[in-house]
Amino acid sequence: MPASAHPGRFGDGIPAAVAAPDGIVEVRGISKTYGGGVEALNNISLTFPEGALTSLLGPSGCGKTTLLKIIAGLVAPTAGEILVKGRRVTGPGPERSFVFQDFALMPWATVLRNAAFGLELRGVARSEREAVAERYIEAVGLKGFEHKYPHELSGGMRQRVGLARALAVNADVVMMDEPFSAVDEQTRRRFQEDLLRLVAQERKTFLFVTHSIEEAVYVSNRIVLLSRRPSRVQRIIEIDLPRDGDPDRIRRHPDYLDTVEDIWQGLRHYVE
Ligand SMILES: Nc1ncnc2c1ncn2[C@@H]1O[C@H](COP(=O)(O)OP(=O)(O)OP(=O)(O)O)[C@@H](O)[C@H]1O
Repeated sequence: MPASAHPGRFGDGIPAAVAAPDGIVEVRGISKTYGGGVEALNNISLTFPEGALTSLLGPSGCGKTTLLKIIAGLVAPTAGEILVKGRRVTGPGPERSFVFQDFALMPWATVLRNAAFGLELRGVARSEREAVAERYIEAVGLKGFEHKYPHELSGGMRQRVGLARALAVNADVVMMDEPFSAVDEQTRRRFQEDLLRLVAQERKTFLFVTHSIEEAVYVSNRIVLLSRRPSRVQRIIEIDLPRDGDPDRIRRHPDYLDTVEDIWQGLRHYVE
């Protein structure tokens, strides 16, 4: 059993409600049935702790993106409510930002303008918003590319612009929907390392959706495992790996390897 893994079995009656006293995002009894009768989520209750990175992991199509979009206020639930810092979510809000799978950049705008766009929408003066955007462009490793356009960048670089934009608005909660799915394995590993650094530096709450067990274990403080659709919370795993020092050490750490294997054993029956 990996260090700090909560005991639990897949497909059994683990309670869906998980309380954490320091939760910044509370998901209360969320269900979602799409028009046409697709039941994506069934009575999900969860608390996301402040300042941590929590990943949502589960079988393909189980509703991970749906849950993230409901928390973002982009999709309305059929039942239940979301509280962020104690306030009920009724739509998108300044305390939450979202990094989309497809980057969602404006092709006609430079990296600088794209990264500053969230602040532009909020009416922040140009010099101020560009100063903030420049800081985050540097933080995501794109210094020197401020005046390039999205089509001049690789997919990985475009993704970094999306991340810089999400960080620049200084939201408390940053949501990322499979942000690294479109890049090659080497770039992906590099991003994962950068993300760990950003999580440590920024002290924001990150909600992360991924398909990859390895990625979830590598970047997360906590993993929420969802069942097959209609999704319920099957298990919460706290990850406590030594995240300072050589990033490759994490991938060789016995707890990392045990946790990856443990999660795989639980999920494998969904794909067999
Ligand atoms: N707008 C929609 N209308 C109808 N059904 C939808 C809509 N969006 C998603 N669904 C369905 O809801 C279910 C959950 O979708 P969702 O994208 O949330 O899952 P996911 O776990 O993020 O998937 P994946 O792992 O493949 O990215 C799927 O069956 C999907 O086809």
